[in-house]
Amino acid sequence: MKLLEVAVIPGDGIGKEVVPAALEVLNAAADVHGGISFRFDSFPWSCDYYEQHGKMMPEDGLQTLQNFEAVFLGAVGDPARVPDHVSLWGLLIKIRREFQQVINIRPAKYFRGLSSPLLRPNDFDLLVVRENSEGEYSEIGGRLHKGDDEIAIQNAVFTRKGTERAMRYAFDLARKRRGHLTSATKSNGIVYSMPFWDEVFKDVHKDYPDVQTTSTHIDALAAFFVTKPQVFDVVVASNLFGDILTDIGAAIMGGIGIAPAANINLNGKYPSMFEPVHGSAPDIYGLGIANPIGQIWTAKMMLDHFGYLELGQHLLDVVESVTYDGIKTKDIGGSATTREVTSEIIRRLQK
Ligand SMILES: NC(=O)C1=CN([C@@H]2O[C@H](COP(=O)(O)OP(=O)(O)OC[C@H]3O[C@@H](n4cnc5c(N)ncnc54)[C@H](O)[C@@H]3O)[C@@H](O)[C@H]2O)C=CC1
Ligand SMILES: CC(=O)C(=O)O
Ligand SMILES: [K+]
Ligand SMILES: [Mn+2]
Repeated sequence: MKLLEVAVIPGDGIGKEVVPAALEVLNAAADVHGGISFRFDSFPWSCDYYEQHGKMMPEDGLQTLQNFEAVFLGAVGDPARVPDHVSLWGLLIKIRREFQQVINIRPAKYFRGLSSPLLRPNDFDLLVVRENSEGEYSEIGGRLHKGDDEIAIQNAVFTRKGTERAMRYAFDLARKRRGHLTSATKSNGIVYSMPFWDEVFKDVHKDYPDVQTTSTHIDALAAFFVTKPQVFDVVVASNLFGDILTDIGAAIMGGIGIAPAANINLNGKYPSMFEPVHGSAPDIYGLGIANPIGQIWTAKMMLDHFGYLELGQHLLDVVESVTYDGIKTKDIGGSATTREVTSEIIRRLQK
């Protein structure tokens, strides 16, 4: 029996509702598999924790997490109580950075049983590789003066190492999928970093002559995600572009509540972290109607990461069958609760 030790951080808002749902599903999946079991250690690090301790996690929080094989996280943020740049940078982005989770992979695909806002959604199945350690999300800059003369400067940082790393990861994935990679650029407007991004993309492509590529400006690309998502296989994007594109990817599936994500540590020195695309949804927290699918599909990505590809695929097929049969939460057109969707997924998984 293989024991998988996972650190769990439900975080804020609906993270506290969808994470327990996904853990139940993971336990059911482990039973179905027969050869694995999970040990979940839960940490209450969140905006509640911040109000009591003045920080989002204890000083030795990262050391604690380092002993686990993966981190399973819900969402961070409760903007009515703690400013987002304090809560996200104190927990979520801190873990991503310190654990060198330099890549964020976020799939989007046509999901049976969901009514996509696209009129006739073709059978799209794409995956965004988001650079997760630098780019537009960089702590370089500052604020100066007050009042009318106030200035804020925010620098975007693109290193050859970080850029190339994300691109190689994306080319490798494209090779394992349908052999096509799109690069999200904006070299017509952003004069230093994006021409550099394009150059690195061309350089790396030389090592992957079998992969077909396209470079598309982010504005047009955003529109194409809506008008013709079926043409995309793998898309590689900088930190901010990837963040925005993957909310669009979620929207064209039918809703942000189902979109999964994985923050990948490539060098094996630290655990990877699995957390869905959506945030803490304070507007629906406590109502019992949060869609658990994003978190459960994220659990499937964690199973893939552990090497249980078949079990992961089975879980996703089960989730899709439940959606297809109309057992859905309100955000995607149904009337079921978080509990009802979770129970039905577990029941079918056990069959
Ligand atoms: N990775 C993370 O932990 C992220 C955290 N956040 C944080 O979350 C808080 C809220 O941010 P928002 O911009 O409102 O984004 P959000 O993703 O929390 O919510 C956007 C909209 O989608 C809906 N929604 C999201 N997940 C859902 C689910 N599972 N089921 C049903 N409906 C769902 C919400 O009700 C809301 O109307 C902020 O503090 C923000 O910083 C936002 C995005 C990512
Ligand atoms: C913070 C955020 O929106 C994200 O990482 O997706
Ligand atoms: K999240
Ligand atoms: Mn986001």
